[in-house]
Amino acid sequence: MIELRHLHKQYKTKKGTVIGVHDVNLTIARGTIFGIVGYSGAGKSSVLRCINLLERPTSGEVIVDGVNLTSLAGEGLRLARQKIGIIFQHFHLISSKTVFENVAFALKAAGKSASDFAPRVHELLQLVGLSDKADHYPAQLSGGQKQRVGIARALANDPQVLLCDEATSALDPMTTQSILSLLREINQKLGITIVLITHEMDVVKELCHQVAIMNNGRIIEEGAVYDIFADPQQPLTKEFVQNTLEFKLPRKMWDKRDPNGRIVKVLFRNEAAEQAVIYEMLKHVPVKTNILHGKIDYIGDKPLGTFIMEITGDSAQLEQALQFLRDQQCGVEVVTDAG
Ligand SMILES: Nc1ncnc2c1ncn2[C@@H]1O[C@H](COP(=O)(O)OP(=O)(O)OP(=O)(O)O)[C@@H](O)[C@H]1O
Repeated sequence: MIELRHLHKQYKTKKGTVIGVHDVNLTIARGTIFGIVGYSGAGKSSVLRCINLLERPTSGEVIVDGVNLTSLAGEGLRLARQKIGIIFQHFHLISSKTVFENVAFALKAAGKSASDFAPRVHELLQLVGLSDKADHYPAQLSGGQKQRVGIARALANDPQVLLCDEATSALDPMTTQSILSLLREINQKLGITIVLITHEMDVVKELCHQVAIMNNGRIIEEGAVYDIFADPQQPLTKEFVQNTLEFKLPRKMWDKRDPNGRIVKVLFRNEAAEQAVIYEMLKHVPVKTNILHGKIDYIGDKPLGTFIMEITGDSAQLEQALQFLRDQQCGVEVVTDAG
């Protein structure tokens, strides 16, 4: 388990003091894949780097599996850090060393004897799917392959925690998917807790169990990924979620709307996403519906349906229809512009 208690990080610059992290409190359960999301400058990297004390917090505590890292220094801190692997957006491989040597480097740095290297390195390369690239140099690898080397290196010393600093931001969508799959496999197979920072809600949707949204050095909202997508509370969280789920109604469709109708965006959450809610509504309320757009996202393995439909009827019937949907725990938003 990772606990951040009243974490505060400030930087001294020529222009004065900059606050990177402000009183962040987080508990990350063992084995979780935890995402931290925010725009540039929100403080994500600062939090991540405080977890392994790459940055020492100005105040507050970082506790990993019961060990208060902030109270450690020297050899004690070095040993504790070995249990926290990290991968980076731009991989940070040593260009003059082969894939094998890059991974072996982490073992050497941890004081392992050279005779232990080879089997362990080959085991790691097999895990990340690079057994045939041991003698290649980083320049001979694709971005995805470089990140796989980064992952093998980060796992070399059997960490309990893997930190991912925008690990897929430099990769194309297909390669991103394959790296996310590998991270999921590592989490499931090895039980490693993964903390990742990203500005892409798609990555969170695809991989994470829990998520925290950061703004101006603070966590403004956190929770299970499904709940955050299904019912975001803060305006910034809504913005992040909408960027992923949003469908913009084409102007032409908006212009053709029925004057006696309402265009409504309905979010079908949990059980509602699997039931015939619209059919039931039409049985209860004499309105007409015309579906303009619909899709179901799977978050984890739970469905979240987003539908845009035109509901037509008199104003009492419309109210009744919307209330029926709300009673089914659907999110209901009357669309007032094509956007
Ligand atoms: N070494 C540093 N020196 C001075 N200020 C810093 C330093 N590192 C971060 N900051 C400042 O702290 C704040 C948070 O930065 P941080 O890099 O943690 O945010 P971020 O959300 O990770 O952004 P990005 O996605 O752009 O990396 C910003 O205002 C940034 O300018």
